[in-house]
Amino acid sequence: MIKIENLTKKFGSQIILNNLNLNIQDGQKVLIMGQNGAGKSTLMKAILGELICDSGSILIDNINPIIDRKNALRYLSFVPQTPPPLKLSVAQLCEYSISSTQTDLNNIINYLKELDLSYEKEHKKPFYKLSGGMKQKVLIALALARDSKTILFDEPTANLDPQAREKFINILKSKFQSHTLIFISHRVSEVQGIVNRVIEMDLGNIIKDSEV
Ligand SMILES: Nc1ncnc2c1ncn2[C@@H]1O[C@H](COP(=O)(O)OP(=O)(O)OP(=O)(O)O)[C@@H](O)[C@H]1O
Repeated sequence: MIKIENLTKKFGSQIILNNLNLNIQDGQKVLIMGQNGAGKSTLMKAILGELICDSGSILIDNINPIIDRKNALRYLSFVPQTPPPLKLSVAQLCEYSISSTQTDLNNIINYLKELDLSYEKEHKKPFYKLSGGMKQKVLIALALARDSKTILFDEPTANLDPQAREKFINILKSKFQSHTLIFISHRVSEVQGIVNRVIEMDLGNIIKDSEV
C-alpha cells in the first residue's frame, strides 16, 4: 500500500504539491491525469524517493522511500516518460537490470517479443540509437520482467504505435491483474479497460478522485 500524507513540495516559492493526501491500495489500477505542470511527474518522483519534499510523508508498504530507497525500490518499477540517452547496448542494459534486480533474461526477451521487438536483431544496438517507440518497448519490457508488486508508468504509450499499444494493454490485462499499476496519462482512452480509479490533479492538488 502507498500512503501519502500531507505532502508538500515547493520549487522556490512555487507550490508544486500542495498538502497532498492519497492512499493507493494493493492491486489498484490508478490513472493520474491533469494539465501540463499539474505536478503528476513530481508526485511520481516523490513516490520513487527521487525527490525530497518540504513536508509530509510517503510510505510504501511501511517503507519511507527517502530513508530506505533501496528497499522501497524492491517493490517498485518505473517506466519514465523520457527514456535516458544511454550509450549502453540493449544487451548491456538488460544485463544491468538482471544483475541489479534478479530479472530473468528470457522474461525480458519474451515481453519484447510480445511487443514486436526482436532482441536477436536489436540487442547489439546502443540504446540511444533506437527509435522512440523501441526505447519505450525496452523500458516497458524491463519493468514488466521485474514483476515488482507496483509499477509506475509515466506516459508509457506516448511513442507506441497503435498495435504495440494494444499489445501492451493486453499484457497488463492478462498478466498483471493483481499488481498495483499507476499511470500518468493525458488520455483515459490509453489505459481504458485497465484502470479502476482516476485521479485528477491541478496545481498540485487532487481535484477529483473517482472509481471507474
Ligand atoms: N526540478 C525542478 N525545478 C523547478 N521547477 C520544477 C522542477 N521540476 C518540476 N518543476 C515545476 O513543477 C511543476 C510541475 O511539474 P511536473 O513535471 O510535475 O508536471 P506534470 O503534471 O508532470 O506535467 P506534464 O503533463 O507536462 O508532464 C511545473 O511548473 C514545473 O516547471
